[in-house]
Amino acid sequence: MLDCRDLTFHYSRCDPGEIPDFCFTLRLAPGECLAVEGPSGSGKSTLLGLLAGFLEPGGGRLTWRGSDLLALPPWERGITTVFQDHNLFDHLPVWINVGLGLAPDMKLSRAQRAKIIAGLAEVGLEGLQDRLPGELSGGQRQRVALLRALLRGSPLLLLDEPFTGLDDITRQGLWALVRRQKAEGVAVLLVSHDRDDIEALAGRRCRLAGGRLVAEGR
Ligand SMILES: Nc1ncnc2c1ncn2[C@@H]1O[C@H](COP(=O)(O)OP(=O)(O)OP(=O)(O)O)[C@@H](O)[C@H]1O
Repeated sequence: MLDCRDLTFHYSRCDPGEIPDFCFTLRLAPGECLAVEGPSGSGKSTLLGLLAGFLEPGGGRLTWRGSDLLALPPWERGITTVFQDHNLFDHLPVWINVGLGLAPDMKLSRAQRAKIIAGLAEVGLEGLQDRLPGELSGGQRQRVALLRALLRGSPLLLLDEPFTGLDDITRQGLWALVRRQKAEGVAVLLVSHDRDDIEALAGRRCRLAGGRLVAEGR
């Protein structure tokens, strides 16, 4: 279980009252998907940054299966985040970008290479393994980033609007991949405004308001 309790954060360079002091509480079980909604500026990226370890909270608790995550740097938290800007390495071809999810030192076994090629086919990018990210469409880059994250096999996946702008067929294919992760016990936090994505994947929903997470109906 991911247990985030009263995790507080304040952007120090803001005037008092300009934006709320954030205080996040949520629980997320293995195999569960929780959707987080909220208007622009409500704190969705702040929440993801705190969970992933890119921002340091003022106080509160964050544990995964009882272990304190706040004591760990981002790369030791077992959390993979798919950001809106995809975070791909522009000078590296698609297959290496994906391979970095499997082996950060890029010492890939034959089986891992086969997994990358199969994964690319699964997300509709068959034959594009040697292209550079700059030679792909926005939606194709998005799929590379998502595939890299899914292959990493982290127990916790944070997805920031991962399916925006994709056509329905592609989206449904990616939903299937995320569902498979859930079935394997991965806990997924999905930031999305899209009703269809939420309906397809999330068992619970919550909304950001006034710097807090408010539970919503299914
Ligand atoms: N580095 C920063 N310094 C000061 N204020 C910041 C900083 N980053 C974000 N903010 C402010 O904190 C609030 C929450 O920002 P955040 O990026 O978490 O919102 P969001 O819900 O992810 O928005 P969007 O949907 O537009 O990406 C906003 O009012 C924003 O202006």
